[in-house]
Amino acid sequence: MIEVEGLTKRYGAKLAVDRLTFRVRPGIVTGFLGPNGAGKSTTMRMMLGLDRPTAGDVRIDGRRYENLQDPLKYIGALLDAKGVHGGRSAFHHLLCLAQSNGIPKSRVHEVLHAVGLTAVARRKAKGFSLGMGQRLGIAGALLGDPRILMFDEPVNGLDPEGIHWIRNLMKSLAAQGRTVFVSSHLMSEMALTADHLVVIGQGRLLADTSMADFIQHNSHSYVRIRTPQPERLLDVLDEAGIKAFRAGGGTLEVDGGKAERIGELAAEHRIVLHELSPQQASLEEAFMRLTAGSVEYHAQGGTPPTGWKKG
Ligand SMILES: Nc1ncnc2c1ncn2[C@@H]1O[C@H](COP(=O)(O)OP(=O)(O)OP(=O)(O)O)[C@@H](O)[C@H]1O
Repeated sequence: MIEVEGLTKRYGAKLAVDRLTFRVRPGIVTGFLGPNGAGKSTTMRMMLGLDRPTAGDVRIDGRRYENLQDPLKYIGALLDAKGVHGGRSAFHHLLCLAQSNGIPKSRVHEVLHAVGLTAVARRKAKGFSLGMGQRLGIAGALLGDPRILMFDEPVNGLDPEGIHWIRNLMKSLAAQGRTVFVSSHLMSEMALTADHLVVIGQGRLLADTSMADFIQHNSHSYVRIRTPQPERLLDVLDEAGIKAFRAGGGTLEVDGGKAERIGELAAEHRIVLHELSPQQASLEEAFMRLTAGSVEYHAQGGTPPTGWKKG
């Protein structure tokens, strides 16, 4: 369990983290979401004792990070996959970490195997691809067999196979009863991995909710219809008590999952349909609405940003 209480970080005039209070519970994957610059990395750095809070407190299983003996055995983290000495081999990098944390050498072999790096364990880390670097960073996080794991944007830049692997790894770590806290700026990614969401924007807490609740409240389903006889269909639907809206481009939309009923009514009245498709509003859109007021850097131009990358 991680408990964050009134956590605040100020860099000069910039309030990077603003009185955050939330808990990260064991046995589930908790997604930590927010646009670029929201304060996710700063929060994680404070959780790990790498940055000193301006105010507030973080407790790891009831204790401050600096009071943990052999902290790698309590909490493992992947913050920056490039934070590895490039001249060292994967094996030596992990061995150094293990030796300075009272972890046996046998564990190095175990984690190399777990992340699939055994075959390249003696190669220098500077020759590693991005995906291999992420795997090595994750091996370091797993080294102390900690009950709590923290990953900052672990899928950034990975190929689909790597993304799939990390997703499954996080889920299996949570299924073992561990606390798993993972940051991302992509809702679509979190929707596939996280059971719980903590959303921040400009350092402030915007939502602390289960994934299921977030989906239920934000992913509304509707049916899209295209027909060369929209007036007739509107009349028929109206008679049947089904409310339809014109959605532009010659399409109609009906809230909810009534596709079968609409198809039956159209057939009964011999109305031609060119499209009858159930649709789901995207969670990414809901997430962008939630954080709209707190995006630090908007894309230039007339249309709203499609992603949250700076510049
Ligand atoms: N050392 C620092 N000095 C000054 N400002 C900083 C420092 N570190 C972070 N910031 C600022 O604090 C804010 C939060 O940054 P942070 O990196 O924590 O956000 P983030 O949510 O992790 O974003 P990203 O997804 O882009 O990494 C940003 O406005 C950033 O510019």
